[in-house]
Amino acid sequence: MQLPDSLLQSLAEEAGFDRKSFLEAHALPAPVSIRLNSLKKTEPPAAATPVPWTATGFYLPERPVFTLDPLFHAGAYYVQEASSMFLERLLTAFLPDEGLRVLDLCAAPGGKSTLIANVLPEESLLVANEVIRPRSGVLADNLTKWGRTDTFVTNNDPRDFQRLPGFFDAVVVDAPCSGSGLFRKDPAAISEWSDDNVALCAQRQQRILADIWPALREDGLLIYSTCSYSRAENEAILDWLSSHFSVEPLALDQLPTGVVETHTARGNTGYRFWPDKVQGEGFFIAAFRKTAQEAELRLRNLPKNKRKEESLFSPWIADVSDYTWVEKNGDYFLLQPEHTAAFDALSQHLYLRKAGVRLGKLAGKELLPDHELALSVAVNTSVPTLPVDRDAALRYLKREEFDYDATGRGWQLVTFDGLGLGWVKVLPNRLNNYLPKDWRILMDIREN
Ligand SMILES: C[S@@+](CC[C@H](N)C(=O)[O-])C[C@H]1O[C@@H](n2cnc3c(N)ncnc32)[C@H](O)[C@@H]1O
Repeated sequence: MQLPDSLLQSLAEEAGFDRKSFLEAHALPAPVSIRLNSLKKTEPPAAATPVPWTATGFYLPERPVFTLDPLFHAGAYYVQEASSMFLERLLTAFLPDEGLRVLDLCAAPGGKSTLIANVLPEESLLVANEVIRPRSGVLADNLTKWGRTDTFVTNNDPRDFQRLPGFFDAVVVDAPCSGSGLFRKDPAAISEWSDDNVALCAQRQQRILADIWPALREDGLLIYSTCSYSRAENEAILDWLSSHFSVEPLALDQLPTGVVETHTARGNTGYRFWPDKVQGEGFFIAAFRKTAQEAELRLRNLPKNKRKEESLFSPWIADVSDYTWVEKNGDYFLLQPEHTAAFDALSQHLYLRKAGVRLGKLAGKELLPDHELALSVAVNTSVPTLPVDRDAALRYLKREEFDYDATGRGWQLVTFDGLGLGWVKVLPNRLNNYLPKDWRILMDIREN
């Protein structure tokens, strides 16, 4: 792997950089790691070993074909590069206690969002945003698999969030960058790397931070990260931020072996991940507290939900009395009651792509359940299920015929290892597969 000479030269003075071992690490394959969805699965696969800086991350001894694992489709885990899981340490160290509104600003495909959702305190709301439209669809699908009721997805430019002054208690900016930290995973990116692109990325990173600044409340937590090694996109951005805005840098008391703390000219602190020092890819992360005053958006008082659909929804939703719902264009969305004012504000000011869990439509007195409900942790455990083995699960996910042993008729939740994959409707001598067409597996499931 021939790394850009200009990049290597620029790193010579960086804390923790060792040219020889850095180059040797680039001759090795990138480790494979997953993070478990704590609401769906708590047991790691056999032979997995823990990622040192997170409770739910594990290295796998080799890379399986994830598409052929029904648990991957059920949202039991997310395949995520290990270094970036360090975000969990900063969140658990610096997030306040409860009822937070947290924004993941540059969120697709959703690795950080699924992590943030796992560690948010009770009654919190995660807004995962992605500016590029098709990527926001992938983000929404990954969060649908994650199955939570406390996550929304928006598709907006960072400056649109200025309509929500002081709205968020924490903002994570996992910024678009020159990507040198991921060369091992994506060697094709090496030829696209240039000094000019690093400079362009740095300008864009500053613009994104300046645009999102008013949406963070006073005393709010700002986390900035990149998968670049370049100082211009890392320490220099921290110093640019602290010279333009009122922030207090935050530092951790203790670090896992191999993680390198870096200090900037203006007294800021960041954490660097080098692939020869940790089992993970290149990554940079830092945290700040906003010390400037900020105006705060006033949320509207909303009329109370009359809950007239409650008896129709209760067979489908576990503990229905804990939730509320809103109806938009015939679709019902399950929300936590404490999030309805935020839902109102976000749908008024932004393009809201996903909110809580889409339950489905009502046809008379019958709910036509949506795929989101099948993957949700809120689905009622007394919903009729159709448990399947791996082979049948893959055929279901490919929308092929499969052997089944159904009792009863009507809507049933196809489950693998106790986790929902999607709906079928069982008829007297066949069943209808309700897996949405664009969710189906495309690869050949037989050759593997
Ligand atoms: C490093 S990736 C995010 C990865 C994601 N946080 C994860 O962990 O899965 C950066 C994201 O920023 C988005 N992006 C690109 N230009 C942007 C801009 N001008 N403002 C905000 N986001 C942008 C990209 O589309 C990309 O999805």
